[in-house]
Amino acid sequence: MSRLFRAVIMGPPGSGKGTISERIARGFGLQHLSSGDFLRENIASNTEAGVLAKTYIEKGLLVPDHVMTRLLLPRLEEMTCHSWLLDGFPRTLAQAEALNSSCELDLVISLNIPLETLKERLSHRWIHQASGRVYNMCFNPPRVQGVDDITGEPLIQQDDDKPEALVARLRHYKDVAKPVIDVYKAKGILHTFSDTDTDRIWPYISSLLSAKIPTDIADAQRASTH
Ligand SMILES: Nc1ncnc2c1ncn2[C@@H]1O[C@H](COP(=O)(O)OP(=O)(O)OP(=O)(O)O)[C@@H](O)[C@H]1O
Ligand SMILES: Nc1nc2c(ncn2[C@@H]2O[C@H](COP(=O)(O)O)[C@@H](O)[C@H]2O)c(=O)[nH]1
Repeated sequence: MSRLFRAVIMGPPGSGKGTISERIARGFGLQHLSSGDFLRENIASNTEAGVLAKTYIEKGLLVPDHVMTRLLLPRLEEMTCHSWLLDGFPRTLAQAEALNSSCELDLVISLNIPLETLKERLSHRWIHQASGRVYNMCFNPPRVQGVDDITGEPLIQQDDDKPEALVARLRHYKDVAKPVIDVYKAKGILHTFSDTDTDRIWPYISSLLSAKIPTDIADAQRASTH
């Protein structure tokens, strides 16, 4: 069995994490594991962790580290046959230390996007809450305004995507993400990308992954996803 490739993508709200994660999953066959999607699944299934997580998410707070690690690490340890890209975890140093004690990462992508760009993007972000599918009226609009392409259900805008909430979210992101970024920089696996346009960043990320993901792993992943 070929070795697995394990990567993480980090970035502030609206940085394009979800957008780029989907392109990486499609282009390189990595399993896209979104902590937000995983939490939404647990909330929808009314699990004990989901009920607890919901009380934090509704207040715009991060879910406690021990809840996140207890939820995610067993899921990652089960993935012995598929390379993956983790999106939205780790967000704190405690989460990074728990992840690092559980598995070795090959690469961390960090998106460093200007505040004004984040504000602009989030002001046009619409979400299908049940699936986590993300749209943007300027960048990737739904086929029919206001409804999800797959289910036809209404789209919503998150309260904490509003400009007045973003500055606080961004400050908190920078505070908790900096020690995580420092850990991966020290490990020599951090790659940072800065631009105002995801389509301009994507070719560089794609080239990096083409260089970093061994051909046998990429071929095996693509074969297993088709
Ligand atoms: N690793 C994590 N640790 C703690 N809380 C988390 C984590 N991942 C997600 N959450 C909680 O779940 C919520 C939804 O996560 P999700 O990534 O979908 O949204 P988000 O962080 O607002 O995304 P974006 O960065 O695109 O705005 C977060 O706002 C946060 O409250
Ligand atoms: N106008 C642009 N919007 C973009 C770009 N890349 C992503 N997006 C949209 O912004 C939000 C945040 O992205 P996410 O992947 O972090 O959720 C979302 O609505 C995307 O559709 C871009 O280059 N220009």
